[in-house]
Amino acid sequence: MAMNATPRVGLIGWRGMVGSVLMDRMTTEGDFDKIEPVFFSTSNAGGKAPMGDEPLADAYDLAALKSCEAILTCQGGDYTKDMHAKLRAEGWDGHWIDAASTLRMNEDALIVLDPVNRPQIDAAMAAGNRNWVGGNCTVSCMLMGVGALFKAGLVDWMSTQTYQAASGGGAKHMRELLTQFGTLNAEVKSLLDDPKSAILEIDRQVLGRQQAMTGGDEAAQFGAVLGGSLIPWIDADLGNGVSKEEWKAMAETNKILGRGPDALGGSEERAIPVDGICVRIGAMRCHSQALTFKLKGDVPVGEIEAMIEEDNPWSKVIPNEKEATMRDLTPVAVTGTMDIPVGRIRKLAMGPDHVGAFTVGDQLLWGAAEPLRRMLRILIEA
Ligand SMILES: NC(=O)C1=CN([C@@H]2O[C@H](COP(=O)(O)OP(=O)(O)OC[C@H]3O[C@@H](n4cnc5c(N)ncnc54)[C@H](OP(=O)(O)O)[C@@H]3O)[C@@H](O)[C@H]2O)C=CC1
Ligand SMILES: N[C@@H](CC(=O)OP(=O)(O)O)C(=O)O
Repeated sequence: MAMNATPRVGLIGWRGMVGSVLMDRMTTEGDFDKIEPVFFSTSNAGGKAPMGDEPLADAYDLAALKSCEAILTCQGGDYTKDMHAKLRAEGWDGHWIDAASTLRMNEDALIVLDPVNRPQIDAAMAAGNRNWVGGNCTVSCMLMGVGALFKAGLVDWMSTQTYQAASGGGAKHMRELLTQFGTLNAEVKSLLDDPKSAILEIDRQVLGRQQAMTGGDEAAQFGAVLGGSLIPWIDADLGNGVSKEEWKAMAETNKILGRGPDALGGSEERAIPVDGICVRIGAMRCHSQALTFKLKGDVPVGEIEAMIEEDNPWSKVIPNEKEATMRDLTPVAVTGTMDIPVGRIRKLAMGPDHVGAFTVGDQLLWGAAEPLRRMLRILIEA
C-alpha cells in the first residue's frame, strides 16, 4: 500500500552518531521536502526539535508513534526490543525502518540494501512487508563493493578477514581509541622528541603503559587496549568459537541476496558459505576487508573488474598497483565519502578460480545510515 503524498515520518535516534549522519544525508538528498518529519526523543520530550516548530515527541508515547505512517529509528536495539512489538500489538501497520540488528533475521523483516537487493525489496513491498532493517555494516559495505560477483552467480564461497573501525562500537569507543593514542604519545613524548633516543626503550615504555591500561577505565569501552594494538573479536561469543559479527557475515549476506532458508519467505537456493575472522583495529569509521573468493570458474581479472565497476555508481575499482592502492584504498581516503573502492584484485596462488580483493567502506554511511534513507525514499516514491 502506498503512503500519503507527504507522509508523517517519525525519526528516533536522530541526534546519535548514526542518526546525525542520517540527518546530513537526508538534508543533502532533499528527503525532508518529501515528508512531514516528527522528531522523537527518549530523554528530552518537549525539548527543541532540530527543525520545525513542534517540540520533541516522547519516543515511548505509543499514540504519538502510531500517528506516523513510517518510523525510522537509529536509537539502538534496546529501543527496538522495547517498542516495536508493542506498536505492532496495538495494530500499527506502518513501515518500521531500523538500523539495529534486533529484527534482522526475523521472518517478517527484510534486510535492505537496494543497490544489491532491489528485486527482493520490490517483492517484499508487493507482499505487504512492513519491517525494513539495515544490514550489518561490514556486510553492507562488502556487498556494495563486490555484490556484482554474487549477483552473477560466480561465487562458490568467500572468506573475509575484517579490519573494523572503532566507530562500530559507538561514539565512546572512538573517544577511547583517541584517548589511548594520546596517553601513549604523552608517555614517551620526551624520548620521541629526541632523535637519538633508543626505539626499543620507547617501545618498552609504550608496552608498559598499554599493559597498565588493560582492565582499567582507560580501556573500559573495548575491554582491551586498541591504541597500538588490535582486538580479534567483535560482538558476542556464540560459544562455538565464532563471534556474532562473524556469524552475521554468512547469515546476512545470504538473507540480503534472497538465498537460503533465512531469506524472506525462504529460498531453495543454496546459502553461499561466507566466513572469516573479524578484527577491531585503530581506524576511526571505515571498515576494511581482505576478501578471498573461490569462484565457480577461471574468470579473467579484467572481467571481474568490469563487473565491479559497472555494478553500481559507488563501487570503484582501484588498480592493483602500489601508488593507487596507497592513495585510494585506505580509510583516510574513503571516510566521509559514499565510494566503496575495491582493489588488490588478483588471482591467488591457490589456483585460477581463487581471487583476492580488498575493500573499504564508511561504516556510518553505507554501513548504517544510507540504506535506511534510501528505503524510506523507495516507500515514498512507490
Ligand atoms: N555505531 C555503529 O556503527 C552502528 C550502529 N547501528 C545501530 O544504531 C544504534 C545507534 O548507534 P549510535 O548512533 O552509534 O548511538 P549513539 O549512542 O550515538 O546514539 C543513540 C542515542 O543515544 C542518546 N544520547 C545520549 N547521549 C547522547 C549524546 N551526548 N549525543 C548524542 N546522543 C545521545 C540519543 O537518544 P535521545 O536523543 O533519545 O536521548 C541517541 O539517539 C546502535 O545501537 C545500533 O543498533 C547500526 C549500524 C552501525
Ligand atoms: N558490530 C559492528 C557495528 C554494528 O552496529 O553492527 P550491527 O548493526 O550488526 O549490530 C561493529 O562493531 O563494527
